Amino acid sequence: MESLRIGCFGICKLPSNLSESPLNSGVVGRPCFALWRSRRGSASLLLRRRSIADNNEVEFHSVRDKYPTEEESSNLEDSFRVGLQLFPRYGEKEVVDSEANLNVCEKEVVDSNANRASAKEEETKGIDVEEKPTTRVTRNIVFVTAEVAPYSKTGGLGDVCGSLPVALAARGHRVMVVSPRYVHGDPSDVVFSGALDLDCHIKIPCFGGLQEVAFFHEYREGVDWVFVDHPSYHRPGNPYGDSYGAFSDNQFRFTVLCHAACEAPLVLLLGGFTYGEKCLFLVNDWHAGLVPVLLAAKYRPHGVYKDARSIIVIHNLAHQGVEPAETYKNLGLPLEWYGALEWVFPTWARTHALDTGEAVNVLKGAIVTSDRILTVSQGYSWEITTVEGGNGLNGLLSSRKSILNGIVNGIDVAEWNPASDEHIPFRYSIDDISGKVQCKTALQKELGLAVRPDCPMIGFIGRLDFQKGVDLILSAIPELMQDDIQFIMLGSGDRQFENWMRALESTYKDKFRGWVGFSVPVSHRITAGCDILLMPSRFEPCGLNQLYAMRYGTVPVVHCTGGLKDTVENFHPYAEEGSSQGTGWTFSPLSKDSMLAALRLAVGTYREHKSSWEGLIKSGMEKDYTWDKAATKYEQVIEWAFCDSPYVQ
Ligand SMILES: Nc1ncnc2c1ncn2[C@@H]1O[C@H](COP(=O)(O)OP(=O)(O)O[C@H]2O[C@H](CO)[C@@H](O)[C@H](O)[C@H]2O)[C@@H](O)[C@H]1O
Repeated sequence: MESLRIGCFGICKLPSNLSESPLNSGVVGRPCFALWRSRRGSASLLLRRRSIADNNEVEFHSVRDKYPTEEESSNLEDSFRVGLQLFPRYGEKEVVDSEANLNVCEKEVVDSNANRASAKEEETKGIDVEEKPTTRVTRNIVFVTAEVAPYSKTGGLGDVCGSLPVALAARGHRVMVVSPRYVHGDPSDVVFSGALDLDCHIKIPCFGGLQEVAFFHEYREGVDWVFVDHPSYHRPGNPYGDSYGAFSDNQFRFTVLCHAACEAPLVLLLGGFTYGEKCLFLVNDWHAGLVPVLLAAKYRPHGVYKDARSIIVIHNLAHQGVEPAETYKNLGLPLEWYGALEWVFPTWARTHALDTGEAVNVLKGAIVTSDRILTVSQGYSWEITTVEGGNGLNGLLSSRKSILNGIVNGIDVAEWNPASDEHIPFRYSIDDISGKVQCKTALQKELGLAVRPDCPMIGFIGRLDFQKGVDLILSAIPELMQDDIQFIMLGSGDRQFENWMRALESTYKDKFRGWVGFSVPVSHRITAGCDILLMPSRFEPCGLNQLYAMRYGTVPVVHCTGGLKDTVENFHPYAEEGSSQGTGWTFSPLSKDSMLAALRLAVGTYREHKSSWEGLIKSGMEKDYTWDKAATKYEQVIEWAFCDSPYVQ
């Protein structure tokens, strides 16, 4: 390691092989190291002083253009330390024989590093920790996310960030979730009524000024739910856009979120104590992707967060937070860190001859600065290292393959429980499934379809997006409508797909319903009432609807990709009595014909092989979808993050 004074009181340790480091690899052209050195002399510096005793007030002092002396530096470092050590440290409380277990953990890390040749094998071996379900070490964990159920949800990210923290807190960790406080000025704002103003205002230096944010807080189910309040989160629409499309200031809104999330563990007194510096940031998707970059570029050079670690969790690689290169200066990062976010589009993706393709890519920044990388299934963790699934980041992700793992999501089994679900008209369970057919006939009545308990009913729920293969469904509908089936789609998103759904409904009045909108109760009723759930996703990092479906005795028919492949076992009609006969159908390739063939096989089995169908339903309902299993694996990865020194120091 080479130590560099980077024009301030912080020493930044750089890997000696920096020129080959992922900071400058991938499609990035300009070497970061050169940039670093050339801009060293002109780098300006933001001095911060923090006083926790002083009512948590955080003061931001002026930008300095001369470097502090050695003495100033050490005084400043001391002032950070004194402030933060006023409170007992929470983390690292050993619950059971931690020393022995950490040795095991270190050994596993060595094992996994030694086996880089076979990533898949390594991942399976690496996180197969089912035999050690107890928590070894409690940690301070900080989730950063753009959405979190039930406060804000547009899809699976909200579900995961609403339930995984609860599972980790139940295992003894101290868990905080930081997300924006989206206020719409309508009755839906009631979801935030339990979150109270902490009376802690800070000013965030970005976008050419100081952005003042406040923090709201609710303690529920063992988790500190922290909401960042800023006027840019107060508008109608969902977290990312409204009926006119995506908000044009999303880069600003999520930059503010990331800065605020980095300050939260230092400045918020929750239950009398701050979380402090020794915490683990679990940052979700590009919206939170600046957090690991800020830790490395803004905090560690000043001696703060040296003991923290970060894990980027990729729920969807298709969205990377790419904006024009000129916007870099707005992000509140030192200029010399440009290389971490630098992104150059390949020639074919440029719009005109003078387009240099230069951009900043926030997710790329997270990938090159996080201590570990996680995706939401093992299948997807491999797919993103391939040209087909890597969205241009495959080279970079492959270079960090040894710290890349996949953990299949769990589900909130209390919310998604057919035996107690308040959104469905009849309850049922694996022991008495009779309520399912009653849910089906109730749904047929609700939708104005013929009430026919014996008619196979196929459902689709999801964002109307290219990812979800909605175009494939719509192109197959005319053929499918020739069969004796009923089909219901619930979704919102792409305007064109919404209009197609409406048009199909008027063409096939007696068989097809297209429900345009976002409704959690309706999604529960469709999941319970349908016999088959169709998911022809082009790619699917994990997928939650197939898990909900199986828990509700609804048989999934899915494209064999990513998390769908990992979670749906293909039906095996000739399985021996008692052996696994599968939980649904996986089809491949992704084409209208193979999708129709799988659907027709499913419908044929439903009609003609009742006992096989019952077996399918039961094996789906029997599976363990609880978060606890996944939380154990998260713990393992978190321990690995702390076994190594920070990736960027
Ligand atoms: N119109 C509507 N009305 C009501 N509810 C609706 C709805 N449209 C979608 N939903 C709900 O939103 C969630 C969608 O979850 P998914 O995992 O299928 O997808 P998403 O692509 O958003 O998430 C990304 O992140 C998750 C979490 O990691 C990954 O599982 C996934 O593969 C990845 O693409 C489900 O709870 C679903 O019921």
